[in-house]
Amino acid sequence: MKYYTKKPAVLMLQDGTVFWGSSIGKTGTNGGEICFNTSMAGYQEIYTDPSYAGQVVVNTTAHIGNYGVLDLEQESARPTINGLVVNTFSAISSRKTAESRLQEYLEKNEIVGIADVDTRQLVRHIRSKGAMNCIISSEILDLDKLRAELDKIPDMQGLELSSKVTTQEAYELGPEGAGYKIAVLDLGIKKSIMSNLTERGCRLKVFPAKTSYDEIAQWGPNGYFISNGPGDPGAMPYAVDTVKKMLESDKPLFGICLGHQILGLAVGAPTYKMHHGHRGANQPVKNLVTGRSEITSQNHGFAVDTETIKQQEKINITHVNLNDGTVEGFELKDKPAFSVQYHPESSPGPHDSRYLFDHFIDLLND
Ligand SMILES: NC(=O)CC[C@H](N)C(=O)O
Repeated sequence: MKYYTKKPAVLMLQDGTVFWGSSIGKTGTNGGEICFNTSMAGYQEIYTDPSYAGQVVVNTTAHIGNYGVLDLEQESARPTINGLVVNTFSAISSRKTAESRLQEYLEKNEIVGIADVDTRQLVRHIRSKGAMNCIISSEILDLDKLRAELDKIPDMQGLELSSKVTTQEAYELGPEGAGYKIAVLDLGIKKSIMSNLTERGCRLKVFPAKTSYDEIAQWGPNGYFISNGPGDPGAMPYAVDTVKKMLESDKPLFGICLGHQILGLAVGAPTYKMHHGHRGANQPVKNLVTGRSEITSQNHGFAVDTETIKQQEKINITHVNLNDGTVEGFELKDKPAFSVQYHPESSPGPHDSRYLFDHFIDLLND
């Protein structure tokens, strides 16, 4: 059995902090914005969520790789993270049904990673200092040279990344001749969102991020879906423009995460970069309409500005985060449009938030 060889690797943060560890995945150098995810399980879903493009993921769960990988558990065709930081990395997989070990998977998909890092210390550092860039290397161990590479990494603020992960060509999926035709603006969509829509009788046409509104509308959809995705929503005027036109059609519209932020911008509420994001599977959210709370899965580093959105006369804030009071969802009063900042397609509660897909179907039926 081929175990991963414990070659040295280094992680350097923008503020100069350095962690030494062992190389995992591909031997090489790569960087991006460092962020941490506190989920106890679901590492493959995290690595393949296109919203993490441009970011280096730290898993706070101390043992990663132990259940291997399965194609079925991918949220997109391949991992899209810029790098991986873990504490204890399992060289073997202990799940009978796993198709391969995590090491082989990371190597095949050219993901550079580092293990044997004190992730608790690292996370406390990011939590107090805030989001910043980092670089991982298992080939440049000279810190001055590594610093020079780190300085070349662009800042997440102002970065447009959806056009790098969106589909190249439009495609259709879901039951043919289905009751509802939903046009999906793919800003970096997760597969599980699409299955939640197709399971509810939607035929989807998934369009590349920069498709014009006219081309999308020509398909004759009954409603619109704006997906999750990577990067800074403030750097995506093209998507904001498309969503504004979609709203004018008065057809039902649902946005998730980046889609929620784009809808916010379309109705005049700016987004801002958070000190450090919400990423994990136990974020408590309160539904202000029903008074019920949900355990939600989240992955975002930007948010819609609370004060500005509160001032919008045509907006109802429907959901808030119970940890920090940030806006987690809103609806338009005069149009069948709504969005959430979190991920109702994920299963942390396990299905606390699935009703949002049913709500979208209800709007289509109205
Ligand atoms: N999951 C997402 O859609 C993330 C949205 C955006 N890129 C953010 O970090 O806030």
